[in-house]
Amino acid sequence: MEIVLVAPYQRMVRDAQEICRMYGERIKIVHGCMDDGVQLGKRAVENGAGVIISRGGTWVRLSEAVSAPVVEIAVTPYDVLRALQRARGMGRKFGVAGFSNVIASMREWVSMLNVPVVPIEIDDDTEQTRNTVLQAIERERVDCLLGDTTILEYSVDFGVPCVLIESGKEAIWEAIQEAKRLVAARMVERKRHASLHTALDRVHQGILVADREVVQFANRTVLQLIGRDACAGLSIRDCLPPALYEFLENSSGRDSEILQLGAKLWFVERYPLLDDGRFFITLHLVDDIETIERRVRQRRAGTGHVARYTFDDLVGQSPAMRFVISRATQFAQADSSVLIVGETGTGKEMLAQSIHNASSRAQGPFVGVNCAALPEQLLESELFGYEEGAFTGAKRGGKPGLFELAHGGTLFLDEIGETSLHVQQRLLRVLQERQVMRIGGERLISVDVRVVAATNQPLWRFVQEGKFRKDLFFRLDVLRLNTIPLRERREDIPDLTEHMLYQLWYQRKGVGVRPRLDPAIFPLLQAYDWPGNVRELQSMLDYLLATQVQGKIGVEAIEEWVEQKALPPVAGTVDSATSSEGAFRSKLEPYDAPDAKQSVALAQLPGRTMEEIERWAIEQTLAETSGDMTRAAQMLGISRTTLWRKMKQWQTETMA
Ligand SMILES: Nc1ncnc2c1ncn2[C@@H]1O[C@H](COP(=O)(O)OP(=O)(O)OP(=O)(O)O)[C@@H](O)[C@H]1O
Repeated sequence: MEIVLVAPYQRMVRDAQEICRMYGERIKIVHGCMDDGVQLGKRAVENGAGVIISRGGTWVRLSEAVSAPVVEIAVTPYDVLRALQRARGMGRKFGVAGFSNVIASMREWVSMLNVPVVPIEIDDDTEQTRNTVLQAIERERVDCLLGDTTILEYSVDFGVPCVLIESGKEAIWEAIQEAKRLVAARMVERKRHASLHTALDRVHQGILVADREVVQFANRTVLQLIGRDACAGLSIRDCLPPALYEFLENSSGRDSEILQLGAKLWFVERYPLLDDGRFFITLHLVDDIETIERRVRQRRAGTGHVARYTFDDLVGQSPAMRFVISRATQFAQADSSVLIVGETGTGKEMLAQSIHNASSRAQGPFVGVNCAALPEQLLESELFGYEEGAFTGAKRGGKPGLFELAHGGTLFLDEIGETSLHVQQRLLRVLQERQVMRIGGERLISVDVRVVAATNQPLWRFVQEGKFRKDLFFRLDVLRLNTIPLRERREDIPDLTEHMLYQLWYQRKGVGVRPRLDPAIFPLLQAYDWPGNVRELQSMLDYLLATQVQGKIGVEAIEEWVEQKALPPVAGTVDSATSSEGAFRSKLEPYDAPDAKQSVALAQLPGRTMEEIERWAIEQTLAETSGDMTRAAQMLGISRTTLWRKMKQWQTETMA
């Protein structure tokens, strides 16, 4: 930042140059008095000068004319004394004309001199100055005048000799030091300003400062929005989009509005800056706010609701499986509700997650809930959330429901057929209104959620029996996906077995030798009906992995699993040949027909229905695990939910 000294008289130019030489100061020195000096100063500032130095009337005019700070070379008592020295012999009574700052200090020391000196205070008005000086000359009988270049300019009019008060080198040096201090301060200020500007330019939000009519500052986001490189100094009416200008015109104080500006929606807020009519506005993209809101909702819930699976994770090359995947891929592109229907363990949740990950909501949350796993009231508060004090035990501050957490993403409602009519009614309302009201709350919260529901129940029969709301059924059953039981795609069993065995082994951190499967087991596995579908296959492999010792899984291992799993004979009614163990064995006859459905018939046990045997086995297993449902479900190769549902069904039957 350059310092420019505008010297009103030639001698000052020389003195300043000498100071610079002596002290190694690097400033620019120009000669210019009054209007000429002002022109030179203005040009210097335009060319980047940071501080100007000058003196007397030139200093006064420069201070008013340029935007940069102007340092004054103060007139010191020494300067006046030196001028008096030079004027000796030119008069008997001396008038010293100067601005108020010079005259005020002079009054204190002038009485100490034994020379008659009259201080004459002048101001910037030239005509006024002339009159003041002329009157003083006449009134005080002054016969010699001392002053700055302004006085010298009119010396002819005054009719007395005039002597210039020149500045001493100390005063010039002092002014240069002051100018340097100012430059340093301005540099710091400029840096601070630059980093502030950079920060304001880097934020995604738009920021604009204006007075009532003119823009003072706009950051990059605003400039991009209005398609300009700069807009400071322009009228807000001319450069802002009409909708934004209208909002500013009609608002005062603090105000906010959602506006369509260009192709996007913006949340605009207006704030007063000071009390002088200036204000600033901030503009947030509504899309960004929604993303942040989603993250906050997730953070509050303390869970990362993410879908792990994609279509690539689904194993199975059978035409049936390929058809399901291609349908699901199509459904992913739509945004309507999906209803996945299929037996337990057929990959319904995997499909739901894959649909989410292939949809436009992939960046949003995937929130899953098993409707059968929670009692009605708990499910209700999980789904819709609650406000503080909604019920005894409600958390302080309330809790957002899963609908809120799934905002912008997908909500997976597993076992939808298990929901009560009351929850169904609330679900329907949310799906219709796209708004949710927390339990005990009064405000409606907008939610943008895609629902994927799943069931292994005959949902339509439930509708006919009045157990499931028809209107909700049709809301959910927009895009229907039927999963295929394993027994209807037996050709997938080898691939699935290999894949899942490797996965399980890998999950156990690859402990021991990676087990190999004897291909001879596949026909056996394909002969079995797999009521628990892929999950049952998975738990068999889990068992085999835990028990295998030689690194190779063959027919004997499968037979051992069958024995472990086999149901004991039902006392008194079923002979050993037709025991359930026998039934499993009979089902494990090698499978070689390509059309599995025709070739494998369900083994029927005489005397007892499958359901009765199943119930007996479940009760036995539960007794064995002392009521531990998770372990019992694992041992039986069914999901915990299926186990829970069956128990609930029997309980209801018993009560009836
Ligand atoms: N095609 C498949 N490829 C690989 N793994 C699968 C496949 N289908 C299912 N699985 C696995 O089987 C298990 C059960 O799958 P999932 O939970 O998706 O079934 P579901 O139909 O939702 O079961 P439920 O009705 O009991 O909740 C999971 O561990 C899943 O990884």
